[in-house]
Amino acid sequence: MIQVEALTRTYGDLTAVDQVSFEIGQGEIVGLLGHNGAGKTTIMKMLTGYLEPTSGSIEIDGLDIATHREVVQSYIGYLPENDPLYPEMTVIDYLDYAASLHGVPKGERAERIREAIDSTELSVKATDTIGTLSRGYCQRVGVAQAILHNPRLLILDEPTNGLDPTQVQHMRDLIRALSKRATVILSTHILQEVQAICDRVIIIRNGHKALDATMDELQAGRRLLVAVDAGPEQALDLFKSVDGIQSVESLSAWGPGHRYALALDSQGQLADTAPNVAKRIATAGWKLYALQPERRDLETIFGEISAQEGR
Ligand SMILES: Nc1ncnc2c1ncn2[C@@H]1O[C@H](COP(=O)(O)OP(=O)(O)OP(=O)(O)O)[C@@H](O)[C@H]1O
Repeated sequence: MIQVEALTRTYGDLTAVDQVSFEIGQGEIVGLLGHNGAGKTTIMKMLTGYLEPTSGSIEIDGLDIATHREVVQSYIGYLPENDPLYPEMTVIDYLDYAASLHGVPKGERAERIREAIDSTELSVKATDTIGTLSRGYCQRVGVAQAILHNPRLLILDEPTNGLDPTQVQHMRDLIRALSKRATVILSTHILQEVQAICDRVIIIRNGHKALDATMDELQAGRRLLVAVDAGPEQALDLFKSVDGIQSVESLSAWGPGHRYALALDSQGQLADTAPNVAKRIATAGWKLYALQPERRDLETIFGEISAQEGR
């Protein structure tokens, strides 16, 4: 659905986005993850056609945004980082105004506004003045304006920024529900956010793409964690001799027994290797306390990327 090729944007001497390329398929929920100032907002503004790239290209559904900006914008819903709401307007009046900006025909507006209010669970606040709403409700109004025209692509810049934990949960549920009918790209600097909502993450670091992976690829490590009652003098040799295991590391004690991390070799598959390890432990007559694939969290991965880049 989206093809981004060597996207670059400079502000004077600063290269805020540098040769970033990626593709996003229909129906995916993709997180753009990066620290403050990494370049996420700049990428999102270019994706929505509000900012021109210095170089590179963006195609959405086969249309180049540089030459088909208005058509492409008609099927994008955008929640900017600081959504400019009008505090003196009521929710419903603001959505009516936003619908007119989105070009929703007059005859369809009431229905579309009702649907957007239902989806974002705003009906209790529909006649309230925006200035009196909590931050969480304001964010929902922002999302409601973004979905009024039934966009196929939703671009949400820091959608949970500044929300309390309950509001964050509501927003996550809302994004998941919206992803059933639209492709979603969201930006965040919160690792847990991506873990909670996204299928895939693109990590942006100093304007560069540092990583692009599905959550499964990212989290499933290539190591098995084992806890047994045998000490390293026996265990290291035995584990090393199992097919598919490349190396074995003795870990500090945690829970019962001795713990080891078994790194798979390039041929080793978790599904084949884990039962082989269990069999060998049983044959040796050791007690097996735990045997599980190692899951890496995003914090660890972020740390690994920083280490690779020498920061
Ligand atoms: N209009 C502008 N003029 C000059 N520099 C800018 C402009 N907009 C952004 N920048 C700079 O470009 C870099 C990337 O900014 P951007 O807002 O895209 O990052 P971000 O990842 O969205 O950060 P945040 O999470 O803080 O919003 C930053 O160094 C920022 O200061």
